[in-house]
Amino acid sequence: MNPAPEVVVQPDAEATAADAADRLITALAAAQRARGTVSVVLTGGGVGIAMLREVRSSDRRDEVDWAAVEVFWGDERFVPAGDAERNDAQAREALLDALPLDPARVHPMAALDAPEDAGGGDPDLAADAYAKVLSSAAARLGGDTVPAFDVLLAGCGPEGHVLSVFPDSPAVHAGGAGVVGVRDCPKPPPTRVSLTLPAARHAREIWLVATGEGKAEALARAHAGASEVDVPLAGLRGTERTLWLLDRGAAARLSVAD
Ligand SMILES: O=C1O[C@H](COP(=O)(O)O)[C@@H](O)[C@H](O)[C@H]1O
Repeated sequence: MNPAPEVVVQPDAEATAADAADRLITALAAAQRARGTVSVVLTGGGVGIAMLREVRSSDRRDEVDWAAVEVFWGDERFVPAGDAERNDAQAREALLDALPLDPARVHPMAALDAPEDAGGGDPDLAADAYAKVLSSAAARLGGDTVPAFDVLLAGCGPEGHVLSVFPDSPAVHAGGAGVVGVRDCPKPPPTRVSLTLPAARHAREIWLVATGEGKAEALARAHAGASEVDVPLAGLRGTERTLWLLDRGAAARLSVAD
């Protein structure tokens, strides 16, 4: 079993985003010293995007050689390219457009209006296309069909979803380390593409970043041993480290809360 979560609690959402950003710069710079090219899986969501803004404004930003960072997404809203709902559009606006990234190393999931042979029009096609992206990245970065990502960032919902894997949904029951199309998602937009939990578990480090009392119950249930079918965030554990970066509200029902 991958390691249980280490929990870090900050006073509020702003401090959580700033702490996560600082840790991300430290982790990517250290991984680059060890391995050269490194990989990060981004998340959407309020605090996930706030954290990227904090990286953008950090005076430590240039400690990372951004041209040697491979960027992936853990899930995506299946809407047209550039739509403000897309996790990649939000990430580009918050951070990526300000970095000297190598465009060939930035790997968004297909958009609804992409050509069909690139995964457009159907979330299952988009999932298949992303599985191929992951498989070819695994050959470069280490791993079999999914890379051993250096850091996978995730948010969570009040019902315990992570990525676009919702409780007792087809995505949480999907076997194997793959990518799935998600339909009838309870949180809008309803059509999405997501890594499965087994795929995410290929990451060396998984950081769950969550703020607000609305997330407290799901986090407490996961911490107390709920199944990943009931509370998907319980199934998100990295091979080397699992870190929960929370504010006081999100940690309110954990015994570790200060
Ligand atoms: O829909 C999504 O929501 C979660 C969490 O969002 P939040 O705004 O409640 O923090 C996010 O992690 C996921 O990537 C996204 O697609």
